[in-house]
Amino acid sequence: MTHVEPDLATVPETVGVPGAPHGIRVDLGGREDRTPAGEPDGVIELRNLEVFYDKFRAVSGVDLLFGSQEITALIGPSGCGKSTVLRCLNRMNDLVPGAHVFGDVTFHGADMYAPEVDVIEVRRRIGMVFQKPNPFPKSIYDNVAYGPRVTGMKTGNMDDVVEQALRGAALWDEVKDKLKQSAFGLSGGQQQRLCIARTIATSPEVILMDEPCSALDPIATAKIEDLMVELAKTYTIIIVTHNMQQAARVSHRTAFFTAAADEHGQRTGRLVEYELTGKIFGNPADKRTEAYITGRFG
Ligand SMILES: Nc1ncnc2c1ncn2[C@@H]1O[C@H](COP(=O)(O)OP(=O)(O)OP(=O)(O)O)[C@@H](O)[C@H]1O
Repeated sequence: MTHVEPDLATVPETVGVPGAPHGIRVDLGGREDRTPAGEPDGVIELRNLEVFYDKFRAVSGVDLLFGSQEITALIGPSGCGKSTVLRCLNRMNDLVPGAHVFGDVTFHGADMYAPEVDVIEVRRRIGMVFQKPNPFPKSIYDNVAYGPRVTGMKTGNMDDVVEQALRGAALWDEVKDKLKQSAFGLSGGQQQRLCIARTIATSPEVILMDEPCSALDPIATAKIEDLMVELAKTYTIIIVTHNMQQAARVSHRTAFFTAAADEHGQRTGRLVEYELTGKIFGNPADKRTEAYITGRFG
């Protein structure tokens, strides 16, 4: 998997991380909306989350409260369970063979895994954007209209819905004259913004993003990062990223995970530290977090 690092020359107001061996520099603030007051409100809440793939315990003991209209970054070394946790937040793990989720996952205080819950409705309210842009083999217009059509949303004028979603994803000006053309004619970065437009067309409240920039070049990455900051004025965003500069630049809070082997050699992911992003990158409480963000481990 290729991870594209954005051009650090474009990063405003950076400071060096103490002890960083290679002079890692991260943005520790500069946007006024970076530091939310108080605790997260727990729009989605995890209590003692544990996930198995058949008999393999991938993640254990995760307690997390996510904040509305905040960007929360999930970071940690490969295999620590970030994507597994993310997929629990809109029941995407239901689609993964062998995956079993235990513990409490609530959305606005309601059990997301209760038998009466409509999973399609969960995924409409908690949308997801994936690592690789995955537009449907349809026109740009039909990609965006797809969700409202299949979920039977009462939308009024579909043209308006499509335009609003494309504007919301900062793509309208680039595609307004070719809405009937295939989505595959767009660049990778445009395709990813189209996928974001497709997600917001169904009026979600939360957008989950699983390494949304890892297949993009630095310019397309910067556009998506700007878009995330803009979207967080309306939506709650939870992002998995390998790119620590990205986590530091865009997120309000950061959860750091790691995976330690037990006596049987089984590596189970655990949450190490969850804090305001400035604290995680500036003054982490746990040695493992510090080692990871300074590049000494992971
Ligand atoms: N579908 C699956 N079946 C079996 N094991 C899985 C499956 N998906 C993930 N795992 C395992 O669960 C653990 C956590 O994987 P996950 O992909 O959630 O980690 P991650 O932190 O997102 O990793 P990466 O950063 O490499 O994407 C890993 O040991 C992985 O091999």
